[in-house]
Amino acid sequence: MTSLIDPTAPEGHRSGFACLVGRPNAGKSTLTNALVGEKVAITSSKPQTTRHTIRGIVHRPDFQLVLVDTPGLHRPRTLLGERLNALVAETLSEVDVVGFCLPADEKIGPGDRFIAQQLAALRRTPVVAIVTKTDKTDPAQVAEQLLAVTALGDEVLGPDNGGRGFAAVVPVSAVAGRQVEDVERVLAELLPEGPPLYPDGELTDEPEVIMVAELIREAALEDVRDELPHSVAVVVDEMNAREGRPKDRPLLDVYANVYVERDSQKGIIIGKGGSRLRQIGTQARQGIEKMLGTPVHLDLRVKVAKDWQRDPRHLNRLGM
Ligand SMILES: Nc1nc2c(ncn2[C@@H]2O[C@H](COP(=O)(O)OP(=O)(O)OP(=O)(O)O)[C@@H](O)[C@H]2O)c(=O)[nH]1
Repeated sequence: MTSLIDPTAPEGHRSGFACLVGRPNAGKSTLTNALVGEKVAITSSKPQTTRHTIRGIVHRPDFQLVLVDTPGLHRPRTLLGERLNALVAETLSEVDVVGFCLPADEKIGPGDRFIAQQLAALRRTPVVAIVTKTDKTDPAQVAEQLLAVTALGDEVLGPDNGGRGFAAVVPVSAVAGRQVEDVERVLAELLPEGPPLYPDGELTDEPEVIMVAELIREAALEDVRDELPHSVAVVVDEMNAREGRPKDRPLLDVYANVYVERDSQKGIIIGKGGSRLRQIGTQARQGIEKMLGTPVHLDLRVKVAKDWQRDPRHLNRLGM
């Protein structure tokens, strides 16, 4: 990725891209938010919310860290899974440092090992292991996890795999706000020297429409994710300021389609007499209003796109 030359950047200034990886629910989005200090990536209590690469920027006097949040890295099961993993691989090859998130309160499993093996193939990019959610367990278990994670790094990223192990192993609790600055500093130290890549104050370069679509998708999946694991996609068709409104009372019209794979799923989204869809609309609208700081009229339609997960034409239309 190219940088803008800023002759005013202080000497020793560092800048670059970092990417947080880890299995679903490892705490990547929450940590991104804690680092960036504003709700940029969308979190949820259920796995695999993040489908788009969302960047947040940590800007300090001596460094600029651009965070790229990736979807959960997992073994491909469907075409969608393969695309997600290809997206992850592409992102990883372009960053300066990778943060590998592993929850403190869960034993290292095959999923973590699988990701570690993918990271071993990166060779040149340093990998920092981040032990997340330390508030969920006691210090002894955190210490044990730090040792286990270090051992995993030495084994998988050891002499036979590029021979570097993890560049560092850091504990953090994004929720309790503990050691977030340590993570920030460790990642920043591994960035190359260079001027800021983005102007000051710019927190995310994710287009607003994608963030709006994510908010709607998050609302649509609330409480039904087990029933509709990967079957919901949202496309925003139009987003326009309503004409003829007084200056002090603007209104943003948002037209969006919620795509599901089957009629039965359409029923789940719409609910009895449309009750769930109304609820989704209200929750999403409030989220969008909060994010954009303007009143919103949200028009939601539910449509069936048969087997969209497996059909490349649909995936392309949905921007996947
Ligand atoms: N107690 C505690 N919970 C956390 C912490 N970080 C994340 N969580 C919770 O863990 C769950 C998953 O967090 P996310 O940040 O969405 O995880 P993710 O890795 O981005 O998940 P995917 O998008 O599915 O890949 C959410 O319910 C979070 O609230 C933490 O530091 N402490």
